[in-house]
Amino acid sequence: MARPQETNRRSAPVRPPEPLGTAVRRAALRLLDAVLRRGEALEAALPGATRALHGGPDRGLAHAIAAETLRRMTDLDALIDSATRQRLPDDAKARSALRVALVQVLALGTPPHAAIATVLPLVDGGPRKLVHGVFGTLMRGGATLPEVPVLPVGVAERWTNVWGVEVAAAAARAIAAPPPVDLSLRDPAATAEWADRLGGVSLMSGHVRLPADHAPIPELPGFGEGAWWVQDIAASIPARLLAEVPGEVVDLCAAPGGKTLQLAAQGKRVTAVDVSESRLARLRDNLSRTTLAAKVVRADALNWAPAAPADGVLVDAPCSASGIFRRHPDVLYRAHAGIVAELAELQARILARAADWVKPGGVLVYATCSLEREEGEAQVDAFLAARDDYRLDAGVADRLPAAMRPAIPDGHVRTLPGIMEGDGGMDGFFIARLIRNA
Ligand SMILES: C[S@@+](CC[C@H](N)C(=O)[O-])C[C@H]1O[C@@H](n2cnc3c(N)ncnc32)[C@H](O)[C@@H]1O
Repeated sequence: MARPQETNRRSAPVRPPEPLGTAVRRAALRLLDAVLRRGEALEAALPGATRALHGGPDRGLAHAIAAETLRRMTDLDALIDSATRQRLPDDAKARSALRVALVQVLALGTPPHAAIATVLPLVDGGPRKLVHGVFGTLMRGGATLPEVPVLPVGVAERWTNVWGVEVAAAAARAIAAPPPVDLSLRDPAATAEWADRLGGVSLMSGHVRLPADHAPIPELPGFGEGAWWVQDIAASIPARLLAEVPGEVVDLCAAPGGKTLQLAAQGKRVTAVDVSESRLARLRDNLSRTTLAAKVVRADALNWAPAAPADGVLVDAPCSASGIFRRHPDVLYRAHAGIVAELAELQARILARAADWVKPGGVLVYATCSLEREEGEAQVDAFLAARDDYRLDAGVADRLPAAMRPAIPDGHVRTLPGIMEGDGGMDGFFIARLIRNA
């Protein structure tokens, strides 16, 4: 029988082991591929793309590299193009590998030798020499990224046309770094106390903005006892607009439940409806951690209806999510016109059904975390044109702090990049409070 060493000698040459950390970069490339080629959400692609990694820190690093690449992609590509004689196709493996190597050095503080050593094995059997050469040229030339990232061309054009140059410029400033973390409190009366305990600041009753150097969320005081939950300040506005509505409220498209928790904390009898079982599982976890109660229903809004009309209905409709680009930079590459049109049609159908579930004199709040008019202003204009039993509540400004006035142009709330920028800004939302005639 041949000895093991002899068998090895005759088989294919043994590859040297990959440098430590290569698997993380491979996962980052897979994440980028999922977003840019398949149009998947970064978070949704995470479990599959990082399956081969062991442990949360590696997964976190792969996610951070991919997210930072998406924040900085226009600038990274400009650098790559400045160092190649022939422009690399957008989907070339060499371009993806260079993006990942460069972003680590220029934005995440990885030493150049580590960044390139862990990326080169990913182009083995391919343009290894080219990647090494372009990277070396850029490093020797002292490449840097601009302080304010450049938005992807299509996004910059769209937002400039719709909202103006100032807003597009504020959006570019907003993607330079991940945004602050906001909390909503179960007990708004204790706002000052929680701001103090968490070392944060409060911009509204019931809100605390954490300091940049906060500890991991589960380790913060109040997490275990469910005294608060993570929710951007703009995302907390829709439920605030139902504060004075008594009794029964339907929270439609409810999961993972930030708004359900607010409504339950206000003392309402809440029915939380969502079509996604996995997202509802997170909603149930959130209810149990905060010891708040709601009736949870898994159903499609297009064929479910409550047994009786409610005092209030909140529709937090599925949307392109382009307003949350600061936290989810993948939407910059996914929220294109076709998706927006498709979702606008779904929103109109959901809104039309939900409108019939509101008691006369009751309130319907419609919200989307989108910066596209088709999913906001145009949606509500079309709704009001079709429904003479509804009117827009022109008194919305009186229900929110004075600092929010610039975000209430025509009776509805429109949070845009640039609003409260000095305090850390907020996500982009459209919110309308609609009253059904008595
Ligand atoms: C913007 S998210 C909701 C966020 C949630 N309101 C919160 O505050 O945590 C939109 C939700 O709509 C749900 N959804 C999409 N289509 C739906 C449908 N036809 N019926 C019910 N829910 C739907 C999605 O599963 C998703 O959870």
